[in-house]
Amino acid sequence: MIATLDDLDVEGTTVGVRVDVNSPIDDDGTLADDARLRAHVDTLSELVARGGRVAVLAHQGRPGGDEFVTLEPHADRLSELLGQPVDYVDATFTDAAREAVRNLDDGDCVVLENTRFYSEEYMEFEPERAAQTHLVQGLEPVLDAYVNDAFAAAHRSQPSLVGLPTVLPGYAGRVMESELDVLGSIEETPEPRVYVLGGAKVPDSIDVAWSVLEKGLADHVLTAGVVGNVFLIADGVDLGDASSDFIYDQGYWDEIDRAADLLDAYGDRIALPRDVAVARDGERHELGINALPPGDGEAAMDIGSSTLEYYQRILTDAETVILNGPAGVFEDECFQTGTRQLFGAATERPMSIVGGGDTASALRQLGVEGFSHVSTGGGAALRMLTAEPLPAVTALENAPEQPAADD
Ligand SMILES: Nc1ncnc2c1ncn2[C@@H]1O[C@H](COP(=O)(O)OP(=O)(O)OP(=O)(O)O)[C@@H](O)[C@H]1O
Ligand SMILES: O=C(O)[C@H](O)COP(=O)(O)O
Repeated sequence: MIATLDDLDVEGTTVGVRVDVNSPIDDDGTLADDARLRAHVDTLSELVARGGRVAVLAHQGRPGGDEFVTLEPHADRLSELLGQPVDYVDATFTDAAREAVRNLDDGDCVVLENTRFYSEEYMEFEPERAAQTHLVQGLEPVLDAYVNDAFAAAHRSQPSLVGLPTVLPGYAGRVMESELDVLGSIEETPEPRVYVLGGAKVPDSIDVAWSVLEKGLADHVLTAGVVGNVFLIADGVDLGDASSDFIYDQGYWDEIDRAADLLDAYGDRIALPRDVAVARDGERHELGINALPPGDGEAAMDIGSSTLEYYQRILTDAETVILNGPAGVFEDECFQTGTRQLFGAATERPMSIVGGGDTASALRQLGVEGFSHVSTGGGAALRMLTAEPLPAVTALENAPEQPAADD
C-alpha cells in the first residue's frame, strides 16, 4: 500500500519532491518542450498551497549527452507555471543545497541541481545501498518527508528514487498516483487486449512482447516502426540494405533472432506489416511485401495502407489497446500517416492507453486526441504494461511512515 499526499501532514514539513522533468533541450540550452513540467504542477502547487517547504529533485539528460544541462531553465519555467517565485540552487546535496532547503518558509519552493551531475545518481543500487550514497546522506538531515512524482523514472533504482524513501517517509505524488491507478491494473482492463509496438527501442519492445504474450495479457501484438521492420526481417522478408543497415547500426542485429524465436512461439498472435512506405523521388511510395526489396537506399519508414486496414480490422474487436512507439518516422510529413491513423483508430476503442515520450510528442504534433490515458513514462510505462514491479514504486511501498506530529 502506497501513501499519497492525502496521508501527508504537509504544513511546515520540508518535503523532497522527486519529479521527472527530463525534457528536450534546444541548441541554446532552453527547454524545447515543457509538457513534463506541466504534468507536475498539480503536485507542486498542492504542496505549496498546503504550506509545505518544497525542495524539487530531478535529472535532466544523461552524462555526456547534448541534453545534460542544468535545471535553471526548469526552475524559471516552474515559476511561471506555479505563479510564484521558484528558486534554483546550483547544488544538490552539499552545504549550499542544505542551506537553501533550511531557508525555505512554508509555501516556498526551490529546485536543486540536476541529480545526475553526481556519478552515483547514474548508477543502479539496491535501496539499502542507495540510502548510503552521498546524495541521500547529504539531504536526509534537512528533509522530513519524500514525495515521488517521477513515474517516468520509476524503472530506475537510483539514489533519489529508491534511497530517499528508504530513510524518509515516502508518498506518491499526484502524477505517480494516477499513473499507478491506470497502469498498475493492466490485468483488469477489458479483453480482448491488443498491444501495438512501434518506435525504435527494439530490445525493450521485444521484452514487452515476450512478457505479455507469455503471461496471456495480449490477445494480439501489432508491430510497426523499426520494431515491425525487425519482425519482417525475422520472418524472411528482404527489406533492402537501407533498413538492414539502420538496424545493424543501432546494434539491433541480434534482435532479429529474438524476434524469430518469438514468432516461432507466438506467431499466431503477432501481426506483421503487409506493406511499407519508402521515400521515392521525395515522395511517399508504398510497396507490398511481395514487391520488396525496395530500391537502393530506400528504407521502410512507415507502415502502408494495407497494413493499416489489416491492423484496423484487428483493433475493431479490441476492448483495450495499449500503444508504445510511433508507427513510422513521424517527424517527416511523408511518414505520418501510419501513426496518425493507427493511433486514431485506437482512440475509438473503449480503453486506449499510450506510453512513451516520443509517442506523446508525436500525438501532440499530429493532433491525435481522445485516449483514455497518455502516460508521462516511456521505459517505465513499458515495464508497467508487462505487469512487472517498478523499483521506485516498491521502495515507496516499503518506505517508513511519517511520525505523528507530537512524536
Ligand atoms: N520505420 C522507422 N525507421 C526509423 N525510425 C523510425 C521508424 N519508425 C519510427 N521511428 C522512430 O522512432 C522514434 C521513436 O521511438 P521510441 O521507441 O524512442 O519512442 P517512445 O517509446 O515513445 O520514446 P521514449 O521511450 O524515449 O519515451 C522516432 O524518432 C521515429 O522517427
Ligand atoms: O525520459 C525518460 O524515460 C526518463 O526520464 C528516464 O530517463 P533515462 O532513460 O535517461 O533514465
